[in-house]
Amino acid sequence: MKIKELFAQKEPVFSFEFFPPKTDKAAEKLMETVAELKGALSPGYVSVTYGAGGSTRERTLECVRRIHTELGLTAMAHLTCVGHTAVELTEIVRELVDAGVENVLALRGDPPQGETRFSAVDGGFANASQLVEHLRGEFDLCLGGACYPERHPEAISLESDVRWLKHKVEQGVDFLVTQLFFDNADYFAFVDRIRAAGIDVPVIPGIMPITNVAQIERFTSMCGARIPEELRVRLDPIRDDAAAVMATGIEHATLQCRALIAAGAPGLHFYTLNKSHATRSILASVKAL
Ligand SMILES: NC(=O)C1=CN([C@@H]2O[C@H](COP(=O)(O)OP(=O)(O)OC[C@H]3O[C@@H](n4cnc5c(N)ncnc54)[C@H](O)[C@@H]3O)[C@@H](O)[C@H]2O)C=CC1
Ligand SMILES: Nc1nc(=O)c2c([nH]1)NC[C@@H]1CN(c3ccc(C(=O)N[C@@H](CCC(=O)O)C(=O)O)cc3)CN21
Repeated sequence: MKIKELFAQKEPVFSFEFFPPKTDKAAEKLMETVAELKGALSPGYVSVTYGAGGSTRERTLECVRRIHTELGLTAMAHLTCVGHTAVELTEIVRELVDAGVENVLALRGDPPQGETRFSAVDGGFANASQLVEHLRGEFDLCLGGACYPERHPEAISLESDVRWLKHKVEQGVDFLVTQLFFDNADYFAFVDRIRAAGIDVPVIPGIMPITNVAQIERFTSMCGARIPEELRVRLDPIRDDAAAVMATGIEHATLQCRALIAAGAPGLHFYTLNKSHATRSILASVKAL
């Protein structure tokens, strides 16, 4: 099923993101986790991120195919331009399409570790727009794209980020998933801004429940998301108390999700980091509304 058809149904679409397992054993464990989430929460779709290189990339594709074929769930593969030529990207997507997968999240990708600037390979792409344009020309796929309520860290200004986003959507993006954010005001202001610019595809809030303070600090400083002062003040004194952090993270994300759905957000996309507890707890309470 194409994910854009789910958004046309008007009910909020709940989706879960996983990263590729590193070993065969972890792959089996992940399939069990996804099967459990399927039973408990019947997600609209499940997505698997694309690794930085080598064997983890094979695992992404394998995992997406298995989620589609063995679990019968709508699946989306993330794909990045990092280190690939256009020809390679076509070959990868051909395999997915042959397996029946109909959804791809078309990303530029992060610069490799240790590098601060993204550089395209010869015969490859410099940004997600070029990947979208390429895939649109070759396949009948539903394409997702990433967007940044607090702007992309490399963007020169809010305005230029919105302009490039508009260009990307015009190349054929069917829906957008946001970078994680912790203050809904950032999401609402962003949606207003891009609607005013004429971008009219669904914009799905990306939610990451905080479960570990050091990890979220590391990740947010890399990706340019802000932890609001009130939340920081609550987390700081409990940072070494795992259970208290989990409870606070779940409480914050639950309030965020309830308010987003109440305001008419088209769905919620959970960055699960392959752990299901927080997402299950949040979604159970959102669904009970
Ligand atoms: N690995 C994964 O599964 C995921 C990765 N990401 C990350 O999101 C980040 C960027 O990916 P995308 O949003 O897909 O990139 P993008 O290509 O849409 O945007 C990246 C930056 O380049 C600018 N830009 C876009 N098109 C441009 C153009 N034609 N000329 C000049 N500047 C342009 C944008 O304003 C933005 O600042 C990466 O850091 C990516 O890895 C996000 C979600 C999941
Ligand atoms: N710039 C960027 N790159 C991404 O890969 C990315 C985004 N943004 N935003 C959306 C999701 C969120 N992603 C994330 C978010 C957090 C971690 C993280 O904190 N990872 C842990 C290790 C997790 C583990 O192995 O258990 C870390 O400590 O870095 C990783 C990927 C992947 N996606």
